[in-house]
Amino acid sequence: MKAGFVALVGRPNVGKSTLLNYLIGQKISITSRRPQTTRHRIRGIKTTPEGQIVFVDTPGMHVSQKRAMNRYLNRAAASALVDVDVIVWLIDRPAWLPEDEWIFERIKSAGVPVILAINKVDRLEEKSVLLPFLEQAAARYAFADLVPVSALKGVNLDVLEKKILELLPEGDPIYPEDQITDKPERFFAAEIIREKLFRTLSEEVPHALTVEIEQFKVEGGLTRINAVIWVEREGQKVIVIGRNGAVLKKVGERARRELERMLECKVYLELWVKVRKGWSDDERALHSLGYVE
Ligand SMILES: Nc1nc2c(ncn2[C@@H]2O[C@H](COP(=O)(O)OP(=O)(O)OP(=O)(O)O)[C@@H](O)[C@H]2O)c(=O)[nH]1
Repeated sequence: MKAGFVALVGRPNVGKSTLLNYLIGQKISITSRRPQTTRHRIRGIKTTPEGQIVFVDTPGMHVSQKRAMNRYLNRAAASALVDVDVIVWLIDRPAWLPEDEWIFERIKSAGVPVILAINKVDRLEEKSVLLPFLEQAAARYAFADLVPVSALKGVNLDVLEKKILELLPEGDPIYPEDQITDKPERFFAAEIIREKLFRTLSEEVPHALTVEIEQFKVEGGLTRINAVIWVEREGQKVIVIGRNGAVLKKVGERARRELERMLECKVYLELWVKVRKGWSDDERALHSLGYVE
């Protein structure tokens, strides 16, 4: 059997989490239309008769290092490149953007085979642009492979998976065969709430919030979850709560429904919104809120 680790890396919003969820066949990484939705390194484990692939989803890499959160996201993405067997570098159009150059330098120095996957081909009106781009990219670097895919529609993902397996070393499974992720349910509870906030709120507010689980308690057929939504300013708290609590209620209902599906039991979810000034630009606050590599 084959077994090994595969890092999914790329700019924010190129579709890394969507790809991971499709390959695993279950949602383990939250997604949204906004860049920088993924904040943690998440392992997704796929075991088939041919082998076990441990995918590592990473936050999007970006040049800006100004804020502590940005530095943390880049560190988390870069550390995923250490000790992997294969890198899948995802881009979302047949073009090599200036930001890709910066990522490419980091990928190259990892010294492992790199598959360049061009995602979102379902959006391409002119498919003829693909071939010249693939030729150009192949001329720039000895990629192990170049694969056009659509993570959303599942196009060519079987091909991508097959190529990955070919590149993995021989070995016994790293995780038990029925395990699909390395994160506990408590982690997913926070992530699901954060996803609903990302999808419900507009403008910059989603980036200024984080979710902390204060209680996760299983009581017979019921799971009791108390969570705090931390924001940076009073004004953001007002937005998250909404008029007469309407926004928070909507987020709570959506999150609870998904949590009940995931946990296969009734969920009692209590959400509080609190202000912690400037938490996302404060290394110590980030650490205490779970942003630890
Ligand atoms: N049309 C199309 N949209 C896609 C495809 N893959 C992902 N998307 C969309 O692109 C957006 C970003 O997807 P994510 O999976 O959250 O991207 P990510 O790379 O994990 O983003 P970060 O969290 O910023 O690192 C979402 O709205 C997805 O639905 C695709 O193959 N085709």
